Amino acid sequence: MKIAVVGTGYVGLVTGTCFSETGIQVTCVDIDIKKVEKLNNGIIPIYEPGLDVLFHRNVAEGRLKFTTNLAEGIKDAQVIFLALPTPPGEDGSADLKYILKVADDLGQIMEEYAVIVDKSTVPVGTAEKVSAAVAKNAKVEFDVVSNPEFLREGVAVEDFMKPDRVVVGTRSERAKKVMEKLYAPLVRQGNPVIFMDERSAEMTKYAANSFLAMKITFMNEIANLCELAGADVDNVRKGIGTDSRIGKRFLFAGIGYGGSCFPKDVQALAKTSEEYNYEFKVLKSVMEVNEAQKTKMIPLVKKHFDGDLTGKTIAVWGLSFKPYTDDIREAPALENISILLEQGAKVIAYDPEGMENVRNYVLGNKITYAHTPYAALDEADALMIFTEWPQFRTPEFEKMALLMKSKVIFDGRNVYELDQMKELGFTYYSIGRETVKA
Ligand SMILES: NC(=O)C1=CN([C@@H]2O[C@H](COP(=O)(O)OP(=O)(O)OC[C@H]3O[C@@H](n4cnc5c(N)ncnc54)[C@H](O)[C@@H]3O)[C@@H](O)[C@H]2O)C=CC1
Ligand SMILES: O=C(O)[C@H]1O[C@H](OP(=O)(O)OP(=O)(O)OC[C@H]2O[C@@H](n3ccc(=O)[nH]c3=O)[C@H](O)[C@@H]2O)[C@H](O)[C@@H](O)[C@@H]1O
Repeated sequence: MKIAVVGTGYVGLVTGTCFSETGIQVTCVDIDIKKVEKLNNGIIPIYEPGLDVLFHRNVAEGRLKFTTNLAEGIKDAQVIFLALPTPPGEDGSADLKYILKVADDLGQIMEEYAVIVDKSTVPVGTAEKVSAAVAKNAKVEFDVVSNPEFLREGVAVEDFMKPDRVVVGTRSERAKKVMEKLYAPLVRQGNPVIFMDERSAEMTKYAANSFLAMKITFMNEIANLCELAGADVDNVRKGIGTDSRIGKRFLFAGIGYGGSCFPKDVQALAKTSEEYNYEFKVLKSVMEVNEAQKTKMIPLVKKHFDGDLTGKTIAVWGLSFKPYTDDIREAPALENISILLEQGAKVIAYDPEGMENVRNYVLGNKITYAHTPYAALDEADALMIFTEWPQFRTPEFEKMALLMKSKVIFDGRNVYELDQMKELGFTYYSIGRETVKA
């Protein structure tokens, strides 16, 4: 079997690499010449644990190829994945221009039947739009299938190779058979391929992301209430997470969700609701609460320093939107750092993978980048933690205390135990828990 993956960003690269690992011949297509050049030279443009081994093996064995030429890429492909960006348009709805442009091109160049798969996150009705765009010039038969992707960055390879489920939206028996064959090696663990119509599959993706964003947001609100009522959100999490109807995962309170998907997808689903004249009240609250949550530590920082951050040195641990990724899209750290800078503070940051992206694309030399977590603490008036990278979990606290000007931590991810902080004599602010004063 041969497949093509159009769009070699995060999802495209993982999709292409993982399918090549199952023995399929894969060609990935991207318009970004520099990216394709890098990939052809064995350089992976993203940080994703475990991807490099699969990538190099399949490239070396000739199953994984990269090109900028769409016609060359889709030649003989039975399945053409569209893993293209769907960023928010000006009104918050998903912008389909990349998808529809490629659909248009495919209509003109396809030479034989293929299944075109929407892998990107796209609103209800997109499969029909893609179908119409391809059909305008198509000389051959084709099917358009919705196959949303549920992988998480940082554990993308595992999520892709061992999916909880695969959702495929199609009403074509021919396309169904092709998709069944393609996914057979990945669902051997007994997890299902769930077939449904295209619109339901498209809605499933937004419902999943919005539900998870809502679950996190609910816990963030519980955390805010815990702070006022003198309860501890970590205890509450354990207390409710053990109920199997609720589940243990995605209950961690913090400084809000970020990343390339939750923020844009919640917004896009709200927009879809608007288009159908339906007021999706929960979604509106989720967006509003998350926006406020992201910067909720700033007033605490200001209050701690008597309202004046001028000349204060703030160390920052964690820039990426979550651990195990260099992705900084919608990372809560960035908004917080901008405010700290506006208020006259000096910021020294450390992140194991995200610093290059922040330096190159967002903050340049407005902040200082440290080579180690400890180097960021030198003469710091306080430390702020935005990402729970494992190396921040058990640092040498004595060394931290010696380096810092004052032993103050603002922890947006509840990385440390309160008792530990009390014992060590740190002033410790966290989310939904008691503040520890030294
Ligand atoms: N990043 C993630 O973890 C997940 C993303 N998704 C969805 O998957 C889609 C893609 O997301 P990412 O991979 O993060 O995007 P990305 O922005 O990392 O990559 C998109 C790629 O498409 C390329 N491209 C744009 N126009 C093209 C064209 N005409 N021909 C060929 N290539 C073209 C770009 O150069 C870029 O390399 C989005 O809809 C996203 O919501 C879904 C699940 C997980
Ligand atoms: O559509 C997508 O792109 C993907 O979006 C999310 O994956 P991802 O954004 O990679 O990361 P998550 O692990 O879901 O975390 C998202 C954000 O929520 C935050 N989060 C997560 C879990 C939690 O308990 N608390 C919490 O604040 C994280 O810090 C992060 O900022 C979904 O989990 C994937 O299933 C989906 O495929």
